[in-house]
Formats: sequence, C-alpha cells, structure tokens
Amino acid sequence: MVTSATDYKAMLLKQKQLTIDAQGRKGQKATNKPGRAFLEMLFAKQGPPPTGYMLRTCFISYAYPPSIIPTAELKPMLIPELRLETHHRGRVLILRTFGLPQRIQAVQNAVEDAEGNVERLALYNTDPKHTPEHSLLRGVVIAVREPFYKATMDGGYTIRVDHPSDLVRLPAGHESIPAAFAPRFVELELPAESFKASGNAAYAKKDFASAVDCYSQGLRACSEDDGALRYDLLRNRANANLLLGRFEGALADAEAAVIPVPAGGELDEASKKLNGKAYYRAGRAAYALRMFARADGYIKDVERYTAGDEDAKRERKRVAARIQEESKGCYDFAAMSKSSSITHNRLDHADFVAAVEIKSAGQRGRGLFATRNIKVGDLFLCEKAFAVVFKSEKTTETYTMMNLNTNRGSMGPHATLLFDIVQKLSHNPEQAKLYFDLHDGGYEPKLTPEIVDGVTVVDTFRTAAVSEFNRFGCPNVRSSDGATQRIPSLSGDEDADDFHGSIGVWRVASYINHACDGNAVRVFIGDMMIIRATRDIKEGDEITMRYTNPKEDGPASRKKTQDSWGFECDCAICMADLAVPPKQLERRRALNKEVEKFLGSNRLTLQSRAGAASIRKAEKFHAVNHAKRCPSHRASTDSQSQDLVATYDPAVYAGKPCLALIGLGQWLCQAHNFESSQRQVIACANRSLANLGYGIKIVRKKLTIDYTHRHTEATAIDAAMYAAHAHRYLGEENLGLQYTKFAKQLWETLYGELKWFKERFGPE
Ligand SMILES: C[S@@+](CC[C@H](N)C(=O)[O-])C[C@H]1O[C@@H](n2cnc3c(N)ncnc32)[C@H](O)[C@@H]1O
Repeated sequence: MVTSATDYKAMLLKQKQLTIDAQGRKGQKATNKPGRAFLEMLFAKQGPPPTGYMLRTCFISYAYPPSIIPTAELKPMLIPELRLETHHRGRVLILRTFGLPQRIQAVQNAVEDAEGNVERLALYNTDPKHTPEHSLLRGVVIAVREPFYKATMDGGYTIRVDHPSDLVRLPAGHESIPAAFAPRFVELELPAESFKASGNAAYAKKDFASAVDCYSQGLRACSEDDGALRYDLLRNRANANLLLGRFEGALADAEAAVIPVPAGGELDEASKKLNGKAYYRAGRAAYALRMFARADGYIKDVERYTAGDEDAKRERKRVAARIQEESKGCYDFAAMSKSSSITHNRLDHADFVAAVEIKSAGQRGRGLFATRNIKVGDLFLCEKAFAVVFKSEKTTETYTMMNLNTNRGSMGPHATLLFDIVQKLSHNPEQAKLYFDLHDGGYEPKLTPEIVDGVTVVDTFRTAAVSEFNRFGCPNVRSSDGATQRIPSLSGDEDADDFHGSIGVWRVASYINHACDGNAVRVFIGDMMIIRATRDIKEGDEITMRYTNPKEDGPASRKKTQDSWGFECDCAICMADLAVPPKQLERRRALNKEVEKFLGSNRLTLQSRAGAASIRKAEKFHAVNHAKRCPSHRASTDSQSQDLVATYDPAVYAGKPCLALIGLGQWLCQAHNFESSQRQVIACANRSLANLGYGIKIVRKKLTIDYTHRHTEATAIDAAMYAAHAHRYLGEENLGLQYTKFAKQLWETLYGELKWFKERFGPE
C-alpha cells in the first residue's frame, strides 16, 4: 500500500524497471516458486470489499499478439515447462482454479495443472463492473492459449493473460479437459431442460453471464428434434446477451429463436406469442447496434404476431424518431440538452452523417472530406460515442495505466475506457472490425477480429493504441455548462480538468484530422458529439478540427499534438508562429506572463472595477493607442517594449488569430463596460474579434464577417455580446441586433443548442 504521491511514483518507477529488467531472464526457468500451501493461503479469503478510495495500477506490458489458434489444435503443456518472459507459441495450458479470485490489478487466482503443479494466474483487461468470480471462479477449468509467463514485483511469478480471448473457460465434458479434472462421480448426462432451469435461476439472480453459459450448455445438450426447447434456450440466451451488451450474439440468437410457420399450416397462439418475444428481442438488439431500419422491421413483426403489444408500440415510436434523426439530422437539441444531466448523459439518439466521405489525406493518412458545399454553422455530423467514460461516473476505484510500449501513462477515465472497449469488442465482432479500421499509429500486427473457440479474438495492445490516437475529451454533461458559469471560460479547453476529464471514442469523427484553424468544431451534449462547420466548406475540401486548444505559445501547442498524436501541425496559425524570430517569441512569452499576472490580480466585478491606472496599464500591453494591426505597424523585438501586439508581425499574421491577446481584450471590454464607455467597449470588442481571426467590417450600418481565419472559441461570443449591448445602449438598435445574431450563431456552433444563451446573457 502506498500513502503518498511520492511513494506512488516510486512504486510505478520500480515496477517499470522490474518489467524492463525481467527481459534479462527471458527463457529461464522460475526458481524458488511458492508452493500450493502458500497459494492456498494467498487466495483463501476474498477479503472485504474495499472501503474508501482505491487507486489501482495497471501496466500495459510489451505488446504481443493474441492467440488465434483453437485450443484443440494447440499442444498441451504443464506448468513446469513454462519459461520466463516467454510466449509459448503453439502450446496450451489446461488449468483449474483452486482459490478465491481477487481483483488486485488484474483478476487473479491460484491455478493447478493436471499433475498438481501450481502457479498464479492474472487476467488483465476484464470489466471492472464484474466481480472477480465472473472471470475466474474457483473450480473452473480453463485453457490458456499460448501462455505468457513472467516474474512479478513481489518476487513471485504469474501466468499473465493480457488478451481476455487467450483464456477460454472449458465447459464440462469438453474434449480438452484431462481425466484428472473430470468430475470424480461422472454425472449422468444432464438433460438440456435442466440447463434451461439453471440458466433461468442465474438470470433471476441477475447473473446474466452464467445464464448465457447455462443456455449454451443446454443448446449443446439439446437433441435435434427437441425444437421447442431449442427455441426457448435461444430466446432466453438472446435476452441475457442483450443485458450483457452482447448485442451481436443477442441478435443472432433472437433471429434463430423464431419458430417457423409449418408448411401449409399456421402457428398456434402460444408459438405466435413466443415469436413476438423473439422479434422484440431482435428489435432491441438491432436498435442497440444502431441498425434502426432493421429494428423497425422486427418491431413490425412483433405487431404481426402480438397485435396491440404496448412495448412494441413504444419501441416503434423510438425507432421512428431515430430514423428521422439518422436520415434528416432532425434533432431537438434544446430538448436533448434539457434532458441531459450528470446522471443521464448517455443519450438515446441516432447518428447523422451528412455530405462527407473518408478519403486519403496524403501525409495525414485518411481524412474526412465534404461531398457537397457546407455552409458556416451547418450541422454535418452528430454521433453517439462508440465508448465513453464520464468523470462524473464516480466509482470507488481509479485506475492508473502505464503503457510500456508508448511510455505514456493515463489515469481514471482514460484507463477505464480501455476496459470498456475491450469488453464491447470481445462480444461484438462486427463492431470490432469497425473499431480496428481507425488509426492505430502503425501498430503491427493488424489481426482482423475472428472467432476462435467461440470467443472474439481482441488484441488489447492494438485496442489501446487505437484508443490513444482516437479518444477525445468531453464535458460531463454538455459543452455549454462551462459558459453558463458566468466566468469567461475557454469552452473547448480539454485541459480544464474539473470541467472535462471524461473521455470517449467517436468512430466517424475519428477520421477528422487536426488543424488549429480547423473548419469545423465539435461540441457535446451528453455522449453525443455534434460537429458544425465554422466557415463555408467547399465540396471536395478536407474537414478539419482542432484536437487541442492552441495557446498563445505556438511551439508549446505543437509539442502537445506531437506528444499526444504523433504529428506536427502545419496549419496557417502554426506556420505563422514558426515564422516568428525566437527573440520575438521569447518577448511574447515574457509579456504574456506579465499579462496573466496582471489579469490575475485585477479581476473585475461590479464591486471592484478597474481604475483608470489599470486600464492604462492594460492598454499599454495592448498598444491600443499606437498599434492598429495593419501593415504599417511594424513588429518589434524591443526587449523593453510592453507592447504585446508588437510580437505579432502583421505581415505574418495578417487576419490570423493572435491568441496571446485574447484574455487582455476580454478584460478591456469588461473594464470599459463597467465604466459605461460604450464607444470604447465597441472598439475593444471589435479588436478582440479581430484578434480571434474574425474579419469584422461595418459598411453603412451593415455588419459583415469574414470567417476565413476564425478561431472558434467562447470569448468571441462575449465580445460580440459586448458590442451588441453597447450599440443598443447608444440607440443603434439595428447594429445591436446584428451582433446578437452573430453571437447566437457562434453560440449554437460552439454549444450545439441555444437553450443556455438566455441564461448567460439575459433576455434580449
Ligand atoms: C484521429 S486520427 C485522424 C484520422 C487519421 N488520419 C486516419 O488515417 O485514420 C489522428 C491521427 O491522424 C493524423 N493526423 C491528424 N491530423 C494531422 C495533421 N494535421 N498532420 C499530420 N497528421 C495528422 C495523426 O497520425 C494522428 O495521430
């Protein structure tokens, strides 16, 4: 147990070093192994469920591929034949668990082979929501295909299973079970009916995984001519699979459970009812797999067999709504936003993907391209998370994951996301194929998920690689939550950990490449990612969005994309930042620090307004009186100059965002607003918008905006609303309305819906 962050870091480093050192023992035999008595003691008690907060560490060891050879084709081996740090290719260990399973970092238990040799076994990447018994119950016989053996930190050894598909539970009577593990009193073959009864009993206890096992055994025991029982077992297994999230299995079972209409005859009433049930389950499974048209067909079948079924009616309505969303992008975003909350952030909506295709994007790999013109503000993608873990979903455990392959560590939702994805892929092979089409950073080998021994083979190392390159942070409920707290906040900032920290994978959005000055922006309502165009996009153009929020310090932003995503951005903002002479950049950094300090100690409220002196000081940074961002203004490297604007060479930054000026511009708008200097407010607001890359022009009282270099961020909304209020205060109603309209459009693009706009800015 560690009690401090320093201890914890030391423990992580020690574990990392041990894993590296262990490589030196590759191929050696384990020595000084603990015996059966020690393991019996180690796994004698379950231990009370953890109280308080548990920090669990999980090491993603050096990558190796999962086994794809069926148990029956592998050569059995015994525990003493195991060699350290070795993958025993072509071999299989048939083992029986003999302790009470425990979840330490992995689910662990003591195991013995057919000759009574013993060892520890650790199964990684299991679902933390399941009990350890679910995975490694005492007394079950398992096959560990092509096992890996390693030394542990406590001086012992373990058979380590990183790919859950490498461990197969062998049902009673399986041909690979050695005689030593066969029951002493051979039970007479149990009738299939008894498996149905035990499956139903497990189901009643909500032990759905055991229920599935029982029904599967029943199906194996079922004779060909016992059709009715077979249909019952399939229908029941469909239901248990549904509840376990094994939707592809549920759909296959439910379809197979439909009792065929006898040739030239009709089904009796009881069979019709049962078919209604089977179709209902097929409909639910298709719905969960987001095949809404297919779900619609099944629900119509339910109504054909059981007219007036209330559940079917409800389902039909739900399916119809999804089909509308999917085909037309008709979402009631305000209702969606209203219905989402910290306890209800997994929303029930279809995906809408319009006017885009996946194509080669040259050195960026593949990208998403527009297949027709898309107008600024248009919605073209609304997608439910493939997998998501919300920071708000408090558990008593936090996982830290160290990936030795990438040398990266992740914590909390980042780590739990991997377990969730592995579970989803393990039971839904078609979904697994879609997931593994995503960018994996060049991971090899690229095994296609196939079913071996009845289990989908999932390479957990590749799963982790895909997750690392395709996950996005998201808020706990909705993007607008940061904006309705009246403090100006950078809405898209994934670094603001108290607001974000949740994480997920959105499959289609994953094909969008990064550009700091992207032409699209993602926002969230619950687990729905909503993407709109931030400027007009022409047919054939690549769609880009920014992954990270670029900061005033360009090179630092570029380092972030390099570290997290493995590339250096070459967008217009980054190119401009790269062209800045180092001295000038240094000056910008130094001045920016001063500005931050100034803003920190001059927070504005109605009670503490800015005095004339602090406004003058702020204006000095902003060089309000002498620097208009026009070509005649020269960039300066003067180390004494307080002028932050001067660190942006107008020839290089023409029209592009100058991010270091944003906070200051916002402060000046607010300061002048409190002083009721409305003309000053308007000037500051327009300057802020220009610093954000908006080309603002007012010709004959008509506001026009050039979005070409726009940097999409919440401060633009504030600036537009400062200008709107000021114009209206001065009686320039029409201009006020135009700025409000502009602010609303920005809000909708940034937050997905307008519901909270009024809350922040008050009634119009
Ligand atoms: C979420 S994926 C985007 C889709 C990816 N290009 C593909 O082929 O599937 C992220 C990866 O795309 C690539 N990428 C994204 N934006 C890029 C950019 N601006 N320049 C170069 N590579 C980029 C990087 O390899 C990054 O790790």
